[in-house]
Amino acid sequence: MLRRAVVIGAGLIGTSIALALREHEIEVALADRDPATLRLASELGAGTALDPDTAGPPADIAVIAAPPAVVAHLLYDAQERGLAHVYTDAASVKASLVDQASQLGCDLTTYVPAHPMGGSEKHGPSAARADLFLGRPWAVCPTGKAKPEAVALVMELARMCGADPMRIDAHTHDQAVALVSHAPHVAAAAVAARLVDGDSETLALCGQGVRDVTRVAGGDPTLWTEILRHNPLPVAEVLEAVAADLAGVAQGLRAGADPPHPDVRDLLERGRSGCARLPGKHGAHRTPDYTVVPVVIPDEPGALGRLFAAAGEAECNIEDVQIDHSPGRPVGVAQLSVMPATADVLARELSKRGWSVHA
Ligand SMILES: NC(=O)c1ccc[n+]([C@@H]2O[C@H](COP(=O)([O-])OP(=O)(O)OC[C@H]3O[C@@H](n4cnc5c(N)ncnc54)[C@H](O)[C@@H]3O)[C@@H](O)[C@H]2O)c1
Ligand SMILES: O=C(O)C(=O)C[C@]1(C(=O)O)C=C[C@@H](O)C=C1
Repeated sequence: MLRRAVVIGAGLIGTSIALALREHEIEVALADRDPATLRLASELGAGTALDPDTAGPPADIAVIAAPPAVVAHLLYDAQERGLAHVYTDAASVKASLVDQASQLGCDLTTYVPAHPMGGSEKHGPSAARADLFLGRPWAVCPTGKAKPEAVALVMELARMCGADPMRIDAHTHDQAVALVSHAPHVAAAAVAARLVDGDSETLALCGQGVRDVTRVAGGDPTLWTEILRHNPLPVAEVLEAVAADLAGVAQGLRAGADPPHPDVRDLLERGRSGCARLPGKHGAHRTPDYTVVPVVIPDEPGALGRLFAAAGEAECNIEDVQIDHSPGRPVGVAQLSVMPATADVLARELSKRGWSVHA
């Protein structure tokens, strides 16, 4: 049974885990080296600050959600202090952390390394959300020494966060995430880095495609350098294959043949096949939970405030908002994300009040 948890590292992932646990009324104590982060996470309802002097009896589980470089040290400290009966972490790499924990003399019987496959390009508690892991895989990578009840508790933690726990060994995990997370991140950064040279007129032309391909490149370079440092060879192998594919297409295009060299179409065909292999289930829960209601707004002070006030009068809660600007035009489009049952009411009520709704 999971009743009390400690979360060490109250950033995006730690606070999201804590918020998900709070929804199950689990008591959560939070720790972070940054007092402002800790205060914000507490104010968001993720839990109360762990009192270093009166930690009380051990919690059922301690989750270390700090950057990979400090995970093993934090684990060692937490075990020394007897903070919990079971320990897990959330780091994006596993094998090197297990080695480090073992070298430091951590107790591997109560430590179950893990990695939730939900996240974002943002960081810190302000970007945290209780549903961050909904429908996502959660890799659980016990060593041979882990107690079965410790493994079972980490599986339960993942389920409580709405994720699907997936048992996998640490090395296999690192190979897998090189392909499905780490190399894609570097590839996105490589595409996004080209934009640094684009002038503002060029960038004004960007549509959704480039935003989709580059979203994750907005991630924290310090965190990602650490992740890559802990998984160098598997990532390098995937990147070399990507680079070879890109070089093949560039050469095919330079040859100037009409139709282009078959390598060009071949990569596009393989890319499409790769896309089709992505499991639809994982991650598919989050966005469709909301219906997007697009509303045209004038690009002037107070317009967004008036729109929100109108939604409030209609008693419709806006879950999220994104604003698309039309470059050089005095209007934009506010994409209001609402619960599906609310969308029709919101569209009707906003239209009645004179807003141009494009549902
Ligand atoms: N960002 C993602 O999408 C994502 C997804 C899954 C897993 N992860 C992993 O989760 C972990 C946390 O990432 P994040 O995105 O939440 O980063 P974050 O920067 O939002 O949060 C990390 C937090 O750890 C704290 N911290 C750092 N050193 C500490 C220490 N010595 N003691 C206590 N607190 C300390 C920081 O102050 C910060 O608040 C990383 O290991 C990362 O690999 C990230
Ligand atoms: O940005 C997102 O949507 C993510 O889920 C981020 C993502 C990923 O590549 O899938 C990034 C790193 C993590 O270790 C886990 C998740």
